[in-house]
Amino acid sequence: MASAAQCFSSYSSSPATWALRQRGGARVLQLSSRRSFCVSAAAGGFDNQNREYVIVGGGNAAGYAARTFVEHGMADGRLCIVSKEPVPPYERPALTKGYLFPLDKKPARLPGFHTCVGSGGQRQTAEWYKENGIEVLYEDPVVAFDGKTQTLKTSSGKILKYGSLIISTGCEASRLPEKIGGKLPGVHYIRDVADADSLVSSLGSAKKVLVIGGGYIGMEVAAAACGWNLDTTIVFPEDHIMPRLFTPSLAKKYEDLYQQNGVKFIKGALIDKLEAGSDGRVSSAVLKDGSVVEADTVIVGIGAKPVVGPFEAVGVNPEVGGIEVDSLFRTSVPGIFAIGDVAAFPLKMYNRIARVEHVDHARKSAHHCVETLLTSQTKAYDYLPYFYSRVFEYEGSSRKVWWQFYGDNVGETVEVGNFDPKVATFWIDSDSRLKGVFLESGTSEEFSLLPQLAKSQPIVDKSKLQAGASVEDALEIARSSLQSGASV
Ligand SMILES: Cc1cc2nc3c(=O)[nH]c(=O)nc-3n(C[C@H](O)[C@H](O)[C@H](O)COP(=O)(O)OP(=O)(O)OC[C@H]3O[C@@H](n4cnc5c(N)ncnc54)[C@H](O)[C@@H]3O)c2cc1C
Ligand SMILES: NC(=O)c1ccc[n+]([C@@H]2O[C@H](COP(=O)([O-])OP(=O)(O)OC[C@H]3O[C@@H](n4cnc5c(N)ncnc54)[C@H](O)[C@@H]3O)[C@@H](O)[C@H]2O)c1
Ligand SMILES: O=C1O[C@H]([C@@H](O)CO)C(O)=C1O
Repeated sequence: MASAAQCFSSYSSSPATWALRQRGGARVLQLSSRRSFCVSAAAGGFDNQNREYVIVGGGNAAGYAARTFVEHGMADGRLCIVSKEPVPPYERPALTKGYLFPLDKKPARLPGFHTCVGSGGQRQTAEWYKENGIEVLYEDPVVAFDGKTQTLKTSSGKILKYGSLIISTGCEASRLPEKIGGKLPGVHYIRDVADADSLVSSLGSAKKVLVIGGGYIGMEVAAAACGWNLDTTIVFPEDHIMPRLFTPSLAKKYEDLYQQNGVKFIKGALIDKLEAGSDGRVSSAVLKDGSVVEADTVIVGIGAKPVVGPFEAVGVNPEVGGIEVDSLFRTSVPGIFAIGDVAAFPLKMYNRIARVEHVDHARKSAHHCVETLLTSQTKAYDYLPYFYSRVFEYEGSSRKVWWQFYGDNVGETVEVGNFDPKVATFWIDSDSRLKGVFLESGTSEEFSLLPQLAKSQPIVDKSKLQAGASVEDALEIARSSLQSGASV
């Protein structure tokens, strides 16, 4: 009888066979893996080492990938997820939204927001993984990888041999150096539930909160701190919040709202050091200009870095970081894929390599990759960038805000609306093509127009858009330019 080990040695065939499989496309891969599964099943199931499909990372993308494996009937006894976290995949966006609601305002908690509820799908609890025959190794991160022998080593010392491997290790929060106080008690970073729990426990007794960074985390956490009625200051090096996406004029509208909620802004400033009080906990931040901001709770949101270790040998993109993949999420190593935040992929519609650190891409890349792996699909991933946020959502807030952006924020901008409550920004290139569109407080019908616009890139008349007195008018003008047919 063939042993499971033999099964995998026949699977890890010569580079020439692999190349043939790659050329022949995904179906060949699928057949090979099915064969290897049958042999190992005949040998009495997987032994302690061999796994047919292994996903490393148990985050957002992994949860959606697992769902696609199940949809194809290819999970049961074949799929293993190796996770650093103690819980099954969840919708990470909740951590700086519902999770940070004040304790008396029904904050979100697990198991409420396991994937795939964020996109209206099933809530995949630990039982769901068990029922579907998916092995999940919790709190046991992969620490070493050997592509030649197709093995992974976990921190507890497990050796896992894989048939196909999906890397979905996501990002980690960038940190302030320890020598300037980046690790002091009371200094928080937010990437996972443990981080959010630690922040919630600090907020419970906080008086003065300092948020460092004016990006997504900064905006969402500063708004959350308002919900706890805390004295909140936000500091960042740029001239306005959300510099990666917002125009100065758009940013001003949001900054005004934060100020009305009592948030103080310190712009154009960098942190020199964080200092501890006599109890060892952070007590203040010293800025580069020498000024001092008192704070007992500091939240650092200064960006994120793709987690490529221990997979560097698979191929890291030098420009955008992350594991480089093709339009089917295949890395340069046959049988190894990368998805989600960590994947540097061809952003087809803009003809560039990109990493996208947002949940919509995590979900869609996971689905596309697994479809490629399990079916004969060879359709290139053609992603339309989509970002969103929601803040001041807690019950009792004087004004909830929610926005969506689709496309590319390049070219000139036209802004319409006064934030009462709507505002829209259109990005238009030198050929008058609409490249990107932002909308605050839209209806679901209005929001559903945005991807159509950003995808088709219709030619629009800037002066007409501007003349449209209301957001509704401007959207209607953009919609009619879609129908006029001058789109890409
Ligand atoms: C607080 C927060 C709020 C966000 N809000 C939004 C939002 O509102 N909208 C939006 O579009 N996007 C949002 N994002 C971004 C979105 O959550 C990410 O794009 C998405 O989670 C990416 O999915 P992923 O699976 O690639 O990575 P992750 O979800 O980060 O999952 C990666 C997983 O891999 C694990 N891991 C890492 N290394 C190893 C290893 N060696 N072995 C095993 N496991 C490992 C990690 O612990 C983690 O569990 C938010 C992100 C954060 C942090
Ligand atoms: N709604 C969403 O899509 C959402 C929400 C939360 C988090 N996220 C994701 O989580 C990750 C982390 O978010 P983030 O807000 O930390 O990153 P970000 O890139 O959005 O913002 C980083 C901000 O940090 C500031 N900054 C950079 N270096 C600094 C320094 N040395 N000192 C002080 N400030 C500095 C800048 O103001 C910059 O805007 C990203 O991948 C992001 O996409 C997304
Ligand atoms: O995509 C998301 O998922 C979570 C939540 O909806 C899950 O319940 C959240 O806050 C998002 O923005």
